[in-house]
Amino acid sequence: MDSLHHPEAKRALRLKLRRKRFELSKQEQRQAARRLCQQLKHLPEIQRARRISLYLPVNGEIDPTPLLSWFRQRNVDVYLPVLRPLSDNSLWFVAYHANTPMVKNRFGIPEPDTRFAAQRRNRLPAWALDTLIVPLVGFDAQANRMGMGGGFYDRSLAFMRRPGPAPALIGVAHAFQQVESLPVEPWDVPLSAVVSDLGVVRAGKKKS
Ligand SMILES: Nc1nc2c(c(=O)[nH]1)N(C=O)[C@@H](CNc1ccc(C(=O)N[C@@H](CCC(=O)O)C(=O)O)cc1)CN2
Ligand SMILES: Nc1ncnc2c1ncn2[C@@H]1O[C@H](COP(=O)(O)OP(=O)(O)OP(=O)(O)O)[C@@H](O)[C@H]1O
Repeated sequence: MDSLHHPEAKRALRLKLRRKRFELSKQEQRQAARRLCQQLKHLPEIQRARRISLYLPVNGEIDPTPLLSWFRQRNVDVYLPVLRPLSDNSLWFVAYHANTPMVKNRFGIPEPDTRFAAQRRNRLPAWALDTLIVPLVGFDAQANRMGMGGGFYDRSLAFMRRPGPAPALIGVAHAFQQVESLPVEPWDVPLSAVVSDLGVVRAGKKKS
């Protein structure tokens, strides 16, 4: 949809989708999270991952954290995105376990604190992850994505444009965050798939 290339239209759509997910009840959120995680557990990119990142949901984002206990049982190492200090909108991926000291970042999202995150042994470069679970604001049937608009994931994943290790990127969202079509921006790094509470959309596939 060409009109969505206009920043104003994109902003309006982002606000609309964010408001809609913010209005879900606790019960709707719980059900969506359960259904999402059921789908994720069957995905090859999740099943084979030994090092994976997810996010702690805020403001109605669909909740991937019911997977944490499943990952722990399987000895999967779990990482969280952390706003990289003194950088323009890029992320670190920092180990998340029972003893990780947490603080809220400037967006109110809990993340490992700076001292912990600053230690090299506690974090991984994004290319060393097997799979990233990426929060979305919107997506379409081709698995194109719209995020919060900060470009955090796109900047942190820019290495994927070059040859070398390439983690699987799994976007997640509520099913109602699917829209007819989204513009692909030059800096957009393509997802492998988007998983919602109601199903899986694969990149490079038309909806049948
Ligand atoms: N749960 C979660 N964690 C995440 C992300 C996410 O989308 N969800 N991110 C994915 O990138 C990164 C953080 N990116 C963010 C980008 C913009 C805003 C945001 O709320 N922007 C407000 C302005 C707030 C302000 O300036 O104080 C806005 O647009 O209204 C939040 C997070 C890393 N961690
Ligand atoms: N690799 C990059 N290098 C420099 N700037 C970038 C890069 N990727 C994205 N940006 C910038 O980030 C801004 C946000 O991009 P966009 O609106 O596509 O965010 P988004 O994909 O929705 O957000 P997010 O990646 O945080 O989920 C754009 O202005 C874009 O110019």
